[in-house]
Amino acid sequence: MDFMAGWGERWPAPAKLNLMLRITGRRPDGYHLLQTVFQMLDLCDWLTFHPVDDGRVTLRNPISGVPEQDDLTVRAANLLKSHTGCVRGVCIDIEKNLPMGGGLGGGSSDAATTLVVLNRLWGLGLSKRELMDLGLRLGADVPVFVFGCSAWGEGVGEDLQAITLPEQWFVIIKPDCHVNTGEIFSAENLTRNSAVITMSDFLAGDNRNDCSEVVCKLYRPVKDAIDALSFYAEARLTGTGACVFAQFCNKEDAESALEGLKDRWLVFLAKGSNQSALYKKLEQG
Ligand SMILES: C[C@](O)(CO)[C@H](O)COP(=O)(O)OP(=O)(O)OC[C@H]1O[C@@H](n2ccc(N)nc2=O)[C@H](O)[C@@H]1O
Ligand SMILES: Nc1ncnc2c1ncn2[C@@H]1O[C@H](COP(=O)(O)OP(=O)(O)OP(=O)(O)O)[C@@H](O)[C@H]1O
Repeated sequence: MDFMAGWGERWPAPAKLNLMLRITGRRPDGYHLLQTVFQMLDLCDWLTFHPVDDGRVTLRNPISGVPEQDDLTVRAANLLKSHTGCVRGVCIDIEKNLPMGGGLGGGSSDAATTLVVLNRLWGLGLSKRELMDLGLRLGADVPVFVFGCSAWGEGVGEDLQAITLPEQWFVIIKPDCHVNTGEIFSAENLTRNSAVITMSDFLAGDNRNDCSEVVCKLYRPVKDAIDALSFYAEARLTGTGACVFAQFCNKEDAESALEGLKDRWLVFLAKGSNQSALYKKLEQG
């Protein structure tokens, strides 16, 4: 076996959208119980792992505004080391494409890719379940990226079931603001008692996001982005925002919406994918 395979290669950390988000209750520790649909996208950050022999975890190019030791990739690598007793080190190169604080799960996905790939490169042998449990300690959105496919999520998002969705096109606007997830979940007038629904209810069109109203009230650019995108198709919020998205059956319609919006907004075109880009690469060997 070539035990060096994978070092120095670019590994994808894909984005997600929450196609719906219902808040159905609250746990004693304050975390909210959700029902959500995670849609994996082909839009990715890219991570490269370089072996080092001093046992340290470092970043080649720290993200502006995020201290190195707080970076979710560094925290994920250090968590793997402390959990397993592994003494090896790594230098991580992050190619950041996903907007931060956008509700696309970029930081969480970076953490998940780090857990999955270093588990392999360091030969730790942890199961997917163990990596998901470790990931949950870093953030509620990490487990789904370790799970690696579009999913129906419950609990705080860690109770996951694979879901097969039509692989449609998405136009995503990143409004010029940064929404703090904790702030939205602590808002007094947030809906916290939505009725539990089934997957069939969602597939029949029940796709609201319970955070939308609070976010639109607090962040005017999010409301403006929903209004702008609504001209082309139904526009919704992902997670706690700030990004808003609309889905299209074909690429041409998505591209024409993108054309109409790109002069005024930061816009992304993405394709939905049932299997995450990380697992597509892992399967290729
Ligand atoms: C909104 C979603 O993106 C939907 O996928 C996630 O639930 C949020 O996941 P995340 O960004 O990984 O969030 P975390 O870093 O775990 O949580 C940030 C803060 O949001 C609040 N929080 C988060 C998730 C949740 N189910 N209930 C909460 O109340 C907590 O106060 C927490 O301190
Ligand atoms: N590698 C990383 N990439 C992005 N953000 C990071 C990273 N490490 C730490 N962070 C911190 O995490 C915060 C949230 O970033 P992220 O891009 O995951 O937001 P998000 O898309 O809103 O996530 P979610 O949808 O999970 O709420 C950032 O503002 C930043 O301070």
